[in-house]
Amino acid sequence: MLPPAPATTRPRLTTLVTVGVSATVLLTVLSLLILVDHFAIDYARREAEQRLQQLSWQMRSSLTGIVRKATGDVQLLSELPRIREGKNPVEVRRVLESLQKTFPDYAWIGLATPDGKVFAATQGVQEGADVSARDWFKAGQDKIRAADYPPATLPGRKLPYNADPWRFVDASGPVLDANGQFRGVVCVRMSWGWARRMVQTVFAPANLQYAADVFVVRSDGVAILGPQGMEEQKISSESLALAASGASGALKETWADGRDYLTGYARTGTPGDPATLDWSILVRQPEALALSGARALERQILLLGAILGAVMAIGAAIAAGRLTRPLNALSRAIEERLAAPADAATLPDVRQNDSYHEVQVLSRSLNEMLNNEQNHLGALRGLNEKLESTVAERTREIARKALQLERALAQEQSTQQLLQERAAELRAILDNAHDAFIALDPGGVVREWNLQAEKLLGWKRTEVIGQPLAAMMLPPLLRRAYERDMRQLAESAGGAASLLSRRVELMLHNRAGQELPVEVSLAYVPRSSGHLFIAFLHDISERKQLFASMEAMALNDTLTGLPNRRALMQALPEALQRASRLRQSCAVFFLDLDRFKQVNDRYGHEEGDELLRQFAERVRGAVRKTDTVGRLAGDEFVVILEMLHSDADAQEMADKLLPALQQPFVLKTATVALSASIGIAIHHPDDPQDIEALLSRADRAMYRHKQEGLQLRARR
Ligand SMILES: Nc1nc2c(ncn2[C@@H]2O[C@H](COP(=O)(O)OP(=O)(O)OP(=O)(O)O)[C@@H](O)[C@H]2O)c(=O)[nH]1
Repeated sequence: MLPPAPATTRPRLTTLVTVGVSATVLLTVLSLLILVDHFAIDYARREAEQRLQQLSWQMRSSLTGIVRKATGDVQLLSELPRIREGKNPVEVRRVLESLQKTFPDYAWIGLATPDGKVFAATQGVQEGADVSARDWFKAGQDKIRAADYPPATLPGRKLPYNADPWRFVDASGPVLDANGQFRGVVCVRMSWGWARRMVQTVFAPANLQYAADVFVVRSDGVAILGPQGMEEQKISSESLALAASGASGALKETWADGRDYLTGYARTGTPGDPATLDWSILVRQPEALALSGARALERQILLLGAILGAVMAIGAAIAAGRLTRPLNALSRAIEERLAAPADAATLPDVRQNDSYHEVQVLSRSLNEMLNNEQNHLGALRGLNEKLESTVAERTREIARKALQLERALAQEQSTQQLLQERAAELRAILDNAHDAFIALDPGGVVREWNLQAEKLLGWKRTEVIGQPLAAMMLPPLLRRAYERDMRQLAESAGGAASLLSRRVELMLHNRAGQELPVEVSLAYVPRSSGHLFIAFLHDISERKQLFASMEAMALNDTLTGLPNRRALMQALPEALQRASRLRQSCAVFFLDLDRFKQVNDRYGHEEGDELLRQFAERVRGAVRKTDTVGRLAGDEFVVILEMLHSDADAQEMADKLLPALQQPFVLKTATVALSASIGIAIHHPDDPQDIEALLSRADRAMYRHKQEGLQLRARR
C-alpha cells in the first residue's frame, strides 16, 4: 500500500500548466513591449535629432545664401561701368535704387568716394556724409566683406524704423575705375527683417508642428535671432560650443530653463572668407514634445500587449484544463485507490479508457503496477509477520544470552578482582619472603623475580623478566646440566619428579660474578597459559662456611694444625688405594716423643704445647709436601710416606728425620732436647688394605725402638 500523497500541499498540474503558459506568454509580451518601446523611443529621438539637424542646416543655407547674395550684389555693382565711371550722383543713385528694388530688405545702398564721402545713395540718404570712420568703408577698401552690427552702433535715426531691433548686415567692397584706380567703396545694407521673415516662412510649419525654436547666435554668444525674450541674451550650451567650433549635428541637452531639449546645430559662413558671416544656428525642440509620438505609440503597445497577454493566458488556461483533465481524473482515481483500506475486497480501478492515448496507456500501466504492488504487499505482509515473529524470538534469545553474559561478566569481574587481590597478596608474600623466589617458563625464561631475588642475586626484577636464567647466573659447568634438566621438565613434568619438590644445593653466580651457594626448592605449576617452574632460593653461604669450619675443626689438630686422628683415618685408606693403583709401596711412621711428660712436668703444660708445635713443624718440614703428617694424640704423630721406590727408602727417611728431631727446642723458659722413637710399617701394593693392622704394626715397631732406646740409655 502506497502512502497517501499530500495532495493539499502541492499545486495541481492544471494550475502549474496554466500558470506556466500564462507566465511565459506574459513574459514574452512584456519582453517584446520593452524591446519595441526601447527601439521606438530611440528611433523617435534619432528622427527628431535628424529633423532638427536638417532644420539647422536649412537655416544655415538660407542665411549664407542671403549674405552671399548681398556680397554678390556688391561685386555686381563694383563691376558696373556706370558705377565705376559714373560722374553724376543722380545716375549712380538710379542704378543703386534699381538694385534696391530687386530685394526689399536692402535698406540702404551707397557709394563712397575714396576720401570717405557718400557720393550717391538710395533715396539720397546720407549723401555727402563722411563715412570714412565706418567699418564697412575701412574694410571695403581692399576686398568684399560682410559684417553685422549690434543695434547700438547703428545710425538708426537716419534709417527707416523697422519692427525688429536696429540690426543690419553690411556688405561692402572696393570700386575701381577703368584704369584700375580706386574709385571708392560701395555698400549694401540689409535690414534684419529678411532673417526674421525667413524664420517665419521656413520654420513656421516646424514651429507649429514641433514647437521648434531657432536661434542665430553671434560669435560672442549673443542670440541675434531667437524666440521672444531670448534675443540679445547671452546663451551658453553644449550645442553652441560645438557649433562655434564648426561642427554640425544634434544632441540632447538641458537648457538654462531646466528643461531637456533636442538641439540641432550648425555654423554659417566659410572659415577665412570675409564675404561670409560666422553665426551659430541652433534649432531646439523640447524632448518631451519630440518623443510624444513615440510615447503615444508606447501606450498603445502596452495596452495591446496587455490585452494580447490576457487573451493568451486565458487560452492557455483553457488548453491546460483540457489537456490535464484526463490526468486529473487519473490522479483522483489513484488517490481513491490509495485511500481505500488495504484489506478491501475490491480496490477501485484507475484505468481511464475514454481519455487520449497517452493517458490510457499510463493509467493501464499504473493499474497493473498497483495490482502487482497489492499482490507484492500481501506477500510482503506475510513475510513481514513471519520475520517479526522470528525477530521477536531472536530478540528474546538475545536478551536471555545477554543476561547470561551479564552474569558471566559480573562473575568474571569478581573473579578478576579476586585474582587481582590474590595476585597482590601473592606479590606481598613473595616480596616479604625470606627466600628469593623465581618463576621460569618451560623455556627457562624468567617470569617472576621477587625482592629477595633482587637482593640475593643483584639483578633487578625489570632486568631479568623475560630473560633466560641460565645465561645469567649458572656457572658454565652447570649450564649444560641445567638445560638438560629443563628439557626433561618441559617434556614431562611428572617424569622429572626427581628434581621437583626437593631441596637441591647449587652454586650460582650473582650479578657481580661472585659464587653464591644456594639451596633451591623446585616446584611445578601446571597452567593452561604455559607451565611454570617455581624455585625458592635460600642463601646457604653462612651455613657452608660454618660447615667448612666445623669440618676443618673435626679433621685438624687444633694445637699443631696437622691432620688429627680422624683425618689420618680418612687419609690412610686413600693412600693405600693410591699405592695399589700406582703399584708403589707406602710407609707409615709412628712417632712418639721420649719422656715428654717430664717437659710438662718441669716447664709447664704451655711449654709442652710449644714443644709439640715445634716438633710438628720439624716433622712437616722434613718430609715431602705430598707426604701426610698427622698427630694421633698427645706426643704421638703419624707420617704417611707415599710412592716409595723400596722399603729402604722408609728407613733412610727415618734415619734422616731422627737427628733433626733431636735438635734442641727453644722454648720460652728453657731449651729442651728430646729424642723421639719412630716405628715403621711398610705397605706393599698387594698387601691387604688393613689400616688398623698397619698402624698397629707401626705402633709396635715404635714401641720396640723406644724400649731399645731406654735399655741403651739405661746401660749408659
Ligand atoms: N703439654 C702437653 N702435654 C700432653 C698433651 N697431650 C698429652 N700430654 C702429656 O704427654 C705425656 C705423654 O705420656 P707419655 O708418653 O707416657 O710420657 P713420656 O714421658 O713421653 O713417656 P715415654 O713415651 O714412655 O717416654 C702425658 O704426661 C700427657 O699428659 C698435650 O697436648 N700437651
